[in-house]
Amino acid sequence: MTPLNFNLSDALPSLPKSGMPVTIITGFLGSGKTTLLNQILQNKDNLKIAVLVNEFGDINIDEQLLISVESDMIELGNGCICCTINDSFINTVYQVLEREEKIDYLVIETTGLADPFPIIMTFLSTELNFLTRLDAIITVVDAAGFDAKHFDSDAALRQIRYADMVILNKIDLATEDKIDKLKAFIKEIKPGFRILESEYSRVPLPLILDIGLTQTDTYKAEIPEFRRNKSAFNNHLEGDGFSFVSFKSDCPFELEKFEHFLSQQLPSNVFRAKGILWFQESPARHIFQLSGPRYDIQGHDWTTNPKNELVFIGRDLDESLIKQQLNECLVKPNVPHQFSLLNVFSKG
Ligand SMILES: Nc1nc2c(ncn2[C@@H]2O[C@H](COP(=O)(O)OP(=O)(O)OP(=O)(O)O)[C@@H](O)[C@H]2O)c(=O)[nH]1
Repeated sequence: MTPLNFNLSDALPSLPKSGMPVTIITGFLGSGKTTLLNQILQNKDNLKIAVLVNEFGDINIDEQLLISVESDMIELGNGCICCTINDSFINTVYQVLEREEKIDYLVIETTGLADPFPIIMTFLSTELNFLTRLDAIITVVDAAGFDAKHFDSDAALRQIRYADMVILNKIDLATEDKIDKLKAFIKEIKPGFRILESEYSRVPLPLILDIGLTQTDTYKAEIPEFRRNKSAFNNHLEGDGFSFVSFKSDCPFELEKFEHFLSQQLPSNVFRAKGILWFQESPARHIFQLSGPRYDIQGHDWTTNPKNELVFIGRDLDESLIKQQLNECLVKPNVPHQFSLLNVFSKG
C-alpha cells in the first residue's frame, strides 16, 4: 500500500489546472468524514489546503476535533449546507479564492445529512464554475452500519448516487460477507464505480485528491432546472425526519450518572452523538463519539476552560427530556470537584 506520508506536492505536479480544485467529502452521519479530513490534513505535505466544514446542529464539535494544522479552516455556519446554499456559501468560497496566501486546494466536508446534488450544482451554475474545478465527490460509507435500507434516508442514497467514488470505511467492524453485499449494492446504484476500502479513513492521498473524476458535462443539462427550482432542496431534512438536540454546561458531569444516562436513558432514536465532556472525577477533556450502537470516550488535555458540549442527532427526539436527563447528570453546586483517575471507556 502507498505510504500515507509520501511527498504529496510531487504527486500533484500539475496543480492548479484550471481553477482551484475542489473535493467534496460527503457520507452519512458517523461514517468517517472528519476522520478522513484529519487524514488529509495530517498527510498533505506542503499542499496549502483550505477546509470548509459544515455541521448539523448549533455547536460545532467537528471544528474542535480536527487536528490543528496551518490550513485555513472555515466553519460554514449552522445547519446543512445543501439546504442553505445561498450567497454566503458562495462568498465563503470567494474568500478562499481571494486569500493573499495562495491556496492550492479546497476540501469541503458536508454534514452527514447533506444531499450533494445542490452543492455540485452551485459550483457548476454560478461564477464558481469559472474559478474552481470540481475534482471529485467522495462519499464515505460506514461498512458496518450501512445496509440496503440506507437508514431510511434519501440523503444517504443520494450521497452514493452523486458520488464519484466511495470509501467503504470501518471495514474492521464489518464481516467480509457484509462488505461484499455492500459493494454489490453500491455497484447496482452506480455500475463500474470506484470503491476503496479503509479503516479509520486511511487511504493514500493520490487516490483521492486531484483525480479529476467529476464529469461536469453530465450535469450541464440540469443547470436551468436547478436555477429555477433551488428552493426545492431546502427541506429535505424534514422528509428524512432528522433533528438535533444540543447541550452545553460550564458545570461537570458526575461520571456514574452520565454512564447511567448512556446505558439506561439514551433513547434508541438517537442515531449519532458527539461532544466534549467534563467529568468531576477526571482532569481530562473527554471526546465522546456515538455512532449507531457504538460509543467511545477518549481522554485528552484541555486547551480551553473545561466545559460540556454535546450534540445528539436522531429522529423524533424529545428535546426537553434529553436536556432534563443531562441536567440531572451535572454535579450539584455544593459537591466539591474531586479528581481521580478515570479510565477511557467505550461500548461496541
Ligand atoms: N472502528 C472504527 N471506527 C471508526 C472508523 N472510522 C471512523 N471511526 C470512528 O467513528 C466515529 C465517527 O467518525 P467521524 O469521522 O466523526 O464521522 P463523520 O462522518 O464525520 O460523522 P458526522 O460528524 O456525524 O457527519 C469516530 O468515533 C471515529 O473515530 C473505522 O474505520 N473503524
